[in-house]
Amino acid sequence: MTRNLITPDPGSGNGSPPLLEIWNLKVHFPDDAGPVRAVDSIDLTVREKECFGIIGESGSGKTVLCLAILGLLPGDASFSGEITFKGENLFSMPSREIRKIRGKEIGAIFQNPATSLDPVFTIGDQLSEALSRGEGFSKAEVNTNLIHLLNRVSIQDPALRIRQYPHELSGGLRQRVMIAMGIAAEPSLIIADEPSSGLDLRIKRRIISLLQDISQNATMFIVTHDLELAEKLFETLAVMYAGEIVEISGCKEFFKAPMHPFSEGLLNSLPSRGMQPIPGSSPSLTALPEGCRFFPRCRYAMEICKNKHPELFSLTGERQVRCFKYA
Ligand SMILES: Nc1ncnc2c1ncn2[C@@H]1O[C@H](COP(=O)(O)OP(=O)(O)OP(=O)(O)O)[C@@H](O)[C@H]1O
Ligand code: NI
Repeated sequence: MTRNLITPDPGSGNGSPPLLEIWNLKVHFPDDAGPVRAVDSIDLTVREKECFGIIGESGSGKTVLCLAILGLLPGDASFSGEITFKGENLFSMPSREIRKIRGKEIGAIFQNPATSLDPVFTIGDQLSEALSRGEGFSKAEVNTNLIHLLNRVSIQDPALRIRQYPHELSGGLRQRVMIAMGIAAEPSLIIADEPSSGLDLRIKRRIISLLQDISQNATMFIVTHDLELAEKLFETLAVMYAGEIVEISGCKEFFKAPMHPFSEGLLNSLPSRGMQPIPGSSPSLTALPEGCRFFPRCRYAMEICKNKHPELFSLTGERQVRCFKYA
């Protein structure tokens, strides 16, 4: 698809140039029942210094989207479209180049520290590696940077911590080490997938304030189930449902008045807003309905929704909603 056919700039409109742009991204996995359409025709723009966030139900394609940006899709995934970072198409770069960009220019904070930290190396070794990536730092410089980095993520007693192995740390500390890994090389873009999952409330709040602090100087792309984190941190918010974006909005406007029926359902399922779960479940990604993917669960469903797939309709204030209510 040519670029000028795509609705431009679903970003926050903060006036900064785009850092990351995604054009008609599709990621499919093979399956006996047919291709699993994990990410389906996604377009989005993340601007410099913006905090862009994605929310959505489990299995809606959020992690696959992050992996695509990081060039870490599994070998059996087939993908098409374009992902440009600083104007360069990541999909047409040799894998050597992508590896260079990842870690140095694009940092990652993953969902599960248990699988992302290497159990056989100390925290100090792993962070030093992340710090010195591609740079010719001396050992003394790396050590100074290491202490500075641990201070930044509020890890007390750094001299002790750097000698420890991941299993010796509490969940909250490990999560802060993960964040330290992601920001070590001072990347201009940080991708974080569920940075606050599995933590108790007190630790979670500390992680949120740490991420707020980091977002002052970096562009963030964050995936979460945690609507408290979303509300506190995001500037622009996109909602995913069954592989596609169903709403893009400024974060404040979104929490004031969600527009897509699925978004409304998500917010109504919060304890503070009545705790009403959305009935039913999302469709199988191998057998997606012809019309609106949310149609079977939607309290506003109309005749047209059954057979016609809604596009993302642009509304005022750069808001976009994939629903015929707003056509
Ligand atoms: N390697 C794979 N092979 C086949 N299918 C996959 C693979 N990875 C992901 N999928 C499928 O792609 C879809 C999207 O998965 P993804 O992990 O992106 O969801 P998610 O939105 O991150 O969910 P969660 O909120 O639970 O983390 C799911 O149906 C999943 O089963
Ligand atoms: Ni996920």
